[in-house]
Amino acid sequence: MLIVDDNPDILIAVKLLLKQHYQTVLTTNTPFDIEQVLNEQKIDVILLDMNFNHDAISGQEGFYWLKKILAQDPSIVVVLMTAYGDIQIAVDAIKAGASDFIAKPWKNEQLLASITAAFSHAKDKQQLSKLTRQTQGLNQALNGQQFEFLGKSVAMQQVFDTIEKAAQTDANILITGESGTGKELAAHAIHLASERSQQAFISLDMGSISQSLFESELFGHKKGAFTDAKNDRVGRFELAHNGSIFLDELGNLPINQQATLLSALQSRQITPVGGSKSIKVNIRLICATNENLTQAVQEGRFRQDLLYRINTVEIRLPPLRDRVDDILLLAEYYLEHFNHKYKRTVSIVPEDVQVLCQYSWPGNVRELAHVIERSVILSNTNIVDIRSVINANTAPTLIQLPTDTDSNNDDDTFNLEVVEQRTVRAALKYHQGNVTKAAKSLGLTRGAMYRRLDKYDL
Ligand SMILES: Nc1ncnc2c1ncn2[C@@H]1O[C@H](COP(=O)(O)OP(=O)(O)OP(=O)(O)O)[C@@H](O)[C@H]1O
Repeated sequence: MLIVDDNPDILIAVKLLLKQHYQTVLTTNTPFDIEQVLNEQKIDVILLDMNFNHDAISGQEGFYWLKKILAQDPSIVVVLMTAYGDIQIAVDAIKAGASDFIAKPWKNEQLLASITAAFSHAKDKQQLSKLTRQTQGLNQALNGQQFEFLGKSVAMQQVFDTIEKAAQTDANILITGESGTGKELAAHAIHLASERSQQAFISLDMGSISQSLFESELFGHKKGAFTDAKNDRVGRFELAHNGSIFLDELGNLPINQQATLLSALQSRQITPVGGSKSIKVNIRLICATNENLTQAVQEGRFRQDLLYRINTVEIRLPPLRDRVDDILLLAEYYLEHFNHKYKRTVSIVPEDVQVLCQYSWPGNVRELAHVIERSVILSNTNIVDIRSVINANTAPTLIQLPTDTDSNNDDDTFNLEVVEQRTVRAALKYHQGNVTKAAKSLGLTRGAMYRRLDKYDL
């Protein structure tokens, strides 16, 4: 700690007292030394006199130096001390950020109690600033996007323009578009362009949460709230506090859960399952769906009031076939990415550019990225064989349903991978190629489902 007082007798007396309790007690008779001491040493607490100039009794110097210290290092705790104090000065000192105020002449026990409290306060401040730095670091790591959100078509330029404008506000945003058009990338882009970019971006696939865990997933739970609740759990809404929450596949949310969600969105308050106190949350809401929600409202599958709440701004991502101008840009971007990943140097020949532009890309950019990845992996030369990859391709097979014989388990293999592949195929077939529904019926997230489709080349 550091003691700053222009009276050498006071410096000696306080140092003698505090030396018995604290390892390092520095002293100086002028506040002009403070900056240098702080640059050279780690100081937790400063005991600071308020008047230094001859005849000064207002305490203004103390306030001036207090402000300078906190500006230099906000984690330092300052205790002010003066012989000319009254209650008003004490109140003003605390308001200005001092941790306590001591009147001279001091009582030793009182001074010791105040310094002990100051050290404990300093420890809390340091812990808090460490946690804040850790959280910011974690957010940066989580917010880091693997892919850029690209597009040069007029349609995508309009999308970028809307994102830029909407990101500056706290408006609720609904992103619509077919699967693979980049809704999640768009949600990320909104978050990163907003003032919340240093805070958390928390995403949640609404289609894949089981009914029983819905509230716990969103709002958290208290230990013992239900059989499996072994510990308190923080829900996604609370994790997203001060940041953005991205609710993907909102169209898949069952109607009874829509009411629960609406109520949380209206009040911006949540109560963990098994808890009694509600928690205020400050979140930017971004939702996405590949369903036509207006039609879902007409068919009674989606609440109109929820739709009105979430779609203050709507961003529609056009399918890739409607923005042919983007295809080559994206193909080259992913070619570079996968060349780097697989240590290849393959390129696209001009005839293949035409093939890329004429294909209808039912799986949109996700399919394009997969086609490029496979082409890079499979090509024997330095030229990607887009044509044969498209012919034997991914996306058509995604919607090409397996034949009956595919899912018949004629042999008696119990190899897990074979069984998993058959089951995934059977689920796809049952749900007529709808990946989201198939994933849900298998208890998988869509991400996990896509990984399996990729793994088994389905
Ligand atoms: N404009 C784009 N620029 C670069 N990559 C893109 C773009 N749009 C989509 N992608 C890529 O396509 C893949 C699918 O994107 P994303 O998951 O954002 O789509 P989605 O619309 O959310 O799909 P789904 O509805 O199936 O969840 C990702 O790998 C993403 O990086």
